[in-house]
Amino acid sequence: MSALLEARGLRLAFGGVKAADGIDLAVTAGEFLAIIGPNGAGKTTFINMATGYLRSQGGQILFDGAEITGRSPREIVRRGIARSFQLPQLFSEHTVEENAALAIAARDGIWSPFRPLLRPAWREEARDLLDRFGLLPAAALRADALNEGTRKLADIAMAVALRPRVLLMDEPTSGVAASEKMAVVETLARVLRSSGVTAVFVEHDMDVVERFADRVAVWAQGRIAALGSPAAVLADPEVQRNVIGIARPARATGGRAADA
Ligand SMILES: Nc1ncnc2c1ncn2[C@@H]1O[C@H](COP(=O)(O)OP(=O)(O)OP(=O)(O)O)[C@@H](O)[C@H]1O
Repeated sequence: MSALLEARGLRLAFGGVKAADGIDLAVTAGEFLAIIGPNGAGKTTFINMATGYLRSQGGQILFDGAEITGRSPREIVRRGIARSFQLPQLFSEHTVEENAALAIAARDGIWSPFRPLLRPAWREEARDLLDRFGLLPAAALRADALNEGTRKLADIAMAVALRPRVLLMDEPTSGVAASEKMAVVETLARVLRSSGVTAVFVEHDMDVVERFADRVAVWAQGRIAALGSPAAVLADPEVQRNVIGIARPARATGGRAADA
């Protein structure tokens, strides 16, 4: 199957630190690909390069067959790649509905801080979007009053407002209470799958990876150390030792070992 988003030999060093040391990755249309790996492995750097926030020093990025290496974030969004950040980028003094409406207005390229009135059509689309994310009950709340799970969903809803074909999410569950995590991912997976959006997400919670990823890429020192199905990758002793051992204790037969 042909790749929708592809990295070929991507390289970027910060001084002596090789944050990307020849990344080759082909993301297939429709798939959910999880990126795992220890802190500092280069996961965020990859997202930053794929979305135009960092310029690679070598290699190429292709989207739908066209090279987008070195394009600006705005141009990359326009082509159909959106992202969310580890820390949600909401306008804290605005309501959830206003945040969604602002994202829609920005997508249409007609919102201006000098003409800040939101059009009824944007609000209508915003409410529709929030409904899909189960966020209507929070529509009138200010963004700074939300719990972390709702904040993350609202942030991702803003990215979805841009109508991307690929969405890259940097740790969509970080900071979300353990009791809320699965519901948050369940919701965002349902919305993305029903909209046909391809997802790439950095994740430290292996239960989330196991349940929602079609494939897993393991990052280590700026390289992809393993790539495959969650079952295969998470069972790899090297991955268990170097990545999962840090995030999750090994499982015992018939149940989870020492998860407390
Ligand atoms: N702007 C920058 N300037 C200098 N060094 C940087 C910069 N961005 C990242 N690095 C370094 O590049 C390496 C990869 O960082 P990156 O944030 O991509 O890792 P990560 O896998 O996303 O880590 P984490 O899981 O902690 O978010 C790290 O050693 C980091 O310190």
